[in-house]
Amino acid sequence: MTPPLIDGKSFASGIRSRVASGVLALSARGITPGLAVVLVGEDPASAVYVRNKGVQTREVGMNSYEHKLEATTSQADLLALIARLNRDSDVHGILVQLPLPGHIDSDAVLNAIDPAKDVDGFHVINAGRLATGQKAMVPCTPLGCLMMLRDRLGDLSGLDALVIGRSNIVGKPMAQLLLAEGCTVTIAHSRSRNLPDLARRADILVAAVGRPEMVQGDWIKPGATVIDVGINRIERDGKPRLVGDVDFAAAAAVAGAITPVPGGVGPMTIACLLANTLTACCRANGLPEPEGLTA
Ligand SMILES: NC(=O)C1=CN([C@@H]2O[C@H](COP(=O)(O)OP(=O)(O)OC[C@H]3O[C@@H](n4cnc5c(N)ncnc54)[C@H](OP(=O)(O)O)[C@@H]3O)[C@@H](O)[C@H]2O)C=CC1
Ligand SMILES: Nc1nc(=O)c2c([nH]1)NC[C@@H]1CN(c3ccc(C(=O)N[C@@H](CCC(=O)O)C(=O)O)cc3)C=[N+]21
Repeated sequence: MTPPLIDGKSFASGIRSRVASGVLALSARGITPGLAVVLVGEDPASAVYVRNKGVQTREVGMNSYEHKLEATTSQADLLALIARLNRDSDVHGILVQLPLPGHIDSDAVLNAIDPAKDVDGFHVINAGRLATGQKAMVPCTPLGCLMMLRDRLGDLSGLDALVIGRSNIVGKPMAQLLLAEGCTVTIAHSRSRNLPDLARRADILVAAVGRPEMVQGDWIKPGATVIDVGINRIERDGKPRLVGDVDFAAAAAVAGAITPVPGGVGPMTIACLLANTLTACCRANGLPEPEGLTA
């Protein structure tokens, strides 16, 4: 039996139509949400993501401001651009595409963004708010994962969750969100022992590692919900392919539900970025927040 696939692509398109309705409602007040995306350097994957974000931003009726800077841009110049975007009342969300070139201190840059415009949720203030249960801007990838989990499982309280990966952009905020939902959360990483055994106990397994198909089918608890965040470009049979951190075919035979790569978490990430931008714009204007688009 093939288990139910979690279709992130169609879920994301549903989120985008709700965002588009919210944008339309704001237009009656003469307000258009604006998202500024800053790309430093010419990493080809980053350039593709930034282009996709721009297209989808305009599709939901928002303004997209794209800033492409040379790889050699100084940290001072980048900080000056962020200061300008912070002051610009047409800009409600600011995203600085990661990774940044090595000569730039990423934390210093992320923490220079006005927390109210920090639609990535990477500012230390937003990370702290999330960790302490205060209203925060929530990182887009974990937010998208949470929306799919809630949709599939309803109440998550009491479930055993394993998050593999402890990055600030995926693993840690994902664990915080699951904890807030009442899950019993385990966070695994490169130093963890007995990963397969930890995985076999998990009702919810989120893999955010960056290792192609590391999670094997026999690691999955029967009926578990598997969220595959990994985006790995590999070559198979001489052809370039995109695979996740989970051996999809093997896991799908055991899991209750599973996200594919591509077409799972990735599209949800961009949809949640747009949702966060709408939320930031509503907050900036003292208007009620869109329902069902926040954590
Ligand atoms: N779909 C989407 O929208 C997004 C996808 N991604 C993808 O998700 C993946 C993770 O991204 P990100 O969090 O930024 O990556 P990082 O490289 O920042 O973090 C990877 C994490 O995996 C852990 N890890 C590495 N090797 C192992 C191992 N053998 N066993 C267990 N844990 C291990 C690391 O442990 P340690 O801390 O000990 O080093 C680290 O915590 C990547 O494939 C990335 O491309 C990322 C963002 C968005
Ligand atoms: N400040 C910042 N915020 C981010 O959110 C951020 C970032 N930097 N740097 C890079 C990672 C990665 N990321 C993805 C977004 C969408 C897809 C996506 O749409 N993926 C498609 C496939 C796209 C393809 O074919 O390459 C899918 O999975 O179906 C993937 C990965 C956001 N990130």
